[in-house]
Amino acid sequence: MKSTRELCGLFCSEMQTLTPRVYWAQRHKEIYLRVELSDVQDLDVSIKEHILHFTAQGHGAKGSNEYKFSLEFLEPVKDKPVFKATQREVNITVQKVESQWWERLTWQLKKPVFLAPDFDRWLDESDAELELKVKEDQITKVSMESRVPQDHFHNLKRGYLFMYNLVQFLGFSWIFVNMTVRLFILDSFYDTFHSIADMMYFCQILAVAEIVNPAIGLVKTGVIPAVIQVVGRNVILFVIFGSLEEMQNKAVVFFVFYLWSMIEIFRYPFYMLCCIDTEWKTLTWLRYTIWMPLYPLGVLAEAVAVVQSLAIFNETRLFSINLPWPLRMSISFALILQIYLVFMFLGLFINFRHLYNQRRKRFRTKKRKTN
Ligand SMILES: CCCCCCCCCCCCC/C=C/C(=O)SCCNC(=O)CCNC(=O)[C@H](O)C(C)(C)COP(=O)(O)OP(=O)(O)OC[C@H]1O[C@@H](n2cnc3c(N)ncnc32)[C@H](O)[C@@H]1OP(=O)(O)O
Repeated sequence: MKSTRELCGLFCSEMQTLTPRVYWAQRHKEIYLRVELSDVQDLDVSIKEHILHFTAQGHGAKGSNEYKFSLEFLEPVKDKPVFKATQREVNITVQKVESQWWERLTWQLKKPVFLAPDFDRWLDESDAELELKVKEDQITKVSMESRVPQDHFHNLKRGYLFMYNLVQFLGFSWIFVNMTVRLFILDSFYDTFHSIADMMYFCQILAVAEIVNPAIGLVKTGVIPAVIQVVGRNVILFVIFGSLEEMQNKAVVFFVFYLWSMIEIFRYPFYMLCCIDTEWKTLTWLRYTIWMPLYPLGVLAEAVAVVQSLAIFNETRLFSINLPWPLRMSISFALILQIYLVFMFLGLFINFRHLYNQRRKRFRTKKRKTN
């Protein structure tokens, strides 16, 4: 009968120390080692003076045994290897001290017999450089993104703009449909003002937000074009039509209101889609094209309204300014309106150029994006 110590002696002498198969690959900054050993136990990987020492119990080419190897690296490495045993192998990553490409792995010229290239991870120098560049670019991108301050009110702003555009769209759609029905079915053309004015007042007062929005940075567009647009329309609506009853039954009211609403039933839904990062190409095209005939026609209709109102202002002296002594003069509002007429065409020119640039910018970026 053999004692336990004798049995252990017998068993242990059968467990000779062997070398596992090791595969390697490199990048500029690190070395990857893959040790072909399964069911690993008692794993120990360490680096001392740039020599890697590996010991483990495991199942390799020679069955279950203790496996060992050492590798003296060609160049200095950091002495903290990262290793992980899976069921089939042990993966080790070693950091190089200097980021550079090594011509071989080991200090000794002759390659150890147990060492072979890991073709699954193998890259030549130029490919590794490319990989490194991609990684660095990704890191730069992530760090730049994290540096951009987060806008905590983003959704609130979007929600507000969406609602604003929706209300305007509904308002101008109501005006457009109402006027179309009245024109074609009821044959009513001259009472536009009485049936539409309240809704138009509402929409145009609300449109003051279009000056505020860019002014406080809610939308990225110029304040001046918005001021020209809103002030220009409101002068016509409140001063010319609103204050002169004689103007309210004129045909020009129909043309002005119809042209305004025609443009807005495309512009506001376009903005609504922008708020939810959606694009409908036909709508974008309409928003950036339909103003070409409609803007000059609109301003022309407004100019006709101003010209028609001149005689009424002269006659009624409404809004005339009486200058105090010693001038003792009265400036007719009609004179101010004549000066305003010049500004109207200047405004038309500024906004036409602005819209033309917006159109070019929009379609140029789109083209580039699709290329
Ligand atoms: C000191 C005062 C002096 C006053 C002098 C008065 C003289 C005035 C005389 C002129 C009279 C003109 C009166 C008007 C007449 C008419 O309306 S005639 C009818 C035809 N009218 C039109 O065609 C004009 C329509 N109006 C507009 O297009 C605009 O109001 C505009 C300001 C002239 C131009 O719009 P703008 O916002 O600058 O361009 P966009 O490309 O559309 O937008 C830029 C970006 O901003 C985003 N955005 C803008 N608004 C909103 C919004 N409400 N909601 C969400 N997003 C918005 C838009 O999406 C764009 O963003 P990007 O897509 O990322 O580029």
